[in-house]
Amino acid sequence: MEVMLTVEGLEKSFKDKKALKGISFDVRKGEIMAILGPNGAGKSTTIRNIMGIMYPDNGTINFHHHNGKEIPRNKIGYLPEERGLYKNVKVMDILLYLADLKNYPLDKAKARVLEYLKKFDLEGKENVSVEELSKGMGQKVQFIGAVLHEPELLILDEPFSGLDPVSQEIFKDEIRNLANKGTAILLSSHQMNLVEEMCDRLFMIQNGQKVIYGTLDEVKTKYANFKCTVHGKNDIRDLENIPNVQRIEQDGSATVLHLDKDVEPVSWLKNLPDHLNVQELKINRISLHEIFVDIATDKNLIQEEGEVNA
Ligand SMILES: Nc1ncnc2c1ncn2[C@@H]1O[C@H](COP(=O)(O)OP(=O)(O)OP(=O)(O)O)[C@@H](O)[C@H]1O
Repeated sequence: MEVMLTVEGLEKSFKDKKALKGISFDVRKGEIMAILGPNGAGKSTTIRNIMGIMYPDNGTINFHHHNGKEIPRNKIGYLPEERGLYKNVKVMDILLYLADLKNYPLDKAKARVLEYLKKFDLEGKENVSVEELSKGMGQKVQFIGAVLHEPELLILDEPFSGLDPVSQEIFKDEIRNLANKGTAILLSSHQMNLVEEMCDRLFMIQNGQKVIYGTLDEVKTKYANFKCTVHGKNDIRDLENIPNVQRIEQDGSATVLHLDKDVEPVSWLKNLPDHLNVQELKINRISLHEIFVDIATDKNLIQEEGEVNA
């Protein structure tokens, strides 16, 4: 896949706080790439550097064979984390204004606004003033503003926050649709289930540094060990000596045994004690959400495994 955006060795400090400590990744045509990390990890700082809202202390950003200030930002669409549109302006007017800023033809923009309003359940709202819209409606309008000019790279910072489940589905469909048409998408989100559903690759940062970078499949194979959940009244001491168990969590009558990497679940099951009280038993791989929590809370994954490198 053709590389659209390359970020190389990005460093950024705020006074004596080093927010980015050498961030490198790329985003390719037609893919959805997630940028993940706990609060304060450096996601928005990375995005703001790409957008030229601030400039890095060190490192390069390359888009369309252009660097830094030369980057043609009219080929980029951006939904910032901070939402906000001019309040006293009609929906159509603000969207045409945004399209004009990107040098996009206004007749084409007008037709696309009407198309998008229909797609986003906002048909007939083109002459409504922005201040009359609900928060979610405003977010949809801002999303339209980010994609109206047919950008080749679309950067979405927390696009799903504050949306109801129906609106989330609409956004998901449209983001997938844009990727299928070739748009390179960089998406920051804390909703791991959506990331897991949608993204091709992911880049996870913590304290301004890369901790994971790879395809969803690579990350899952490397980090998503099996876990065995047993429902039934059991004494944790009976389970402590079972081989290949990394750690045990107990919550009421549910016991979760986190297994070592590369454990073959069928043969491992034979190690369970005969007297185990089993009302229900499930074996599955841990989710991206659990991988994220393990990393963010400094559990054992990263220290043991190092990194996945794409
Ligand atoms: N303008 C600024 N001045 C000083 N420090 C800043 C500034 N912007 C960000 N930081 C610091 O840089 C670090 C990274 O912040 P950033 O906003 O990039 O994190 P984030 O991963 O986007 O977090 P969140 O998920 O909470 O939005 C944090 O420690 C933050 O306090």
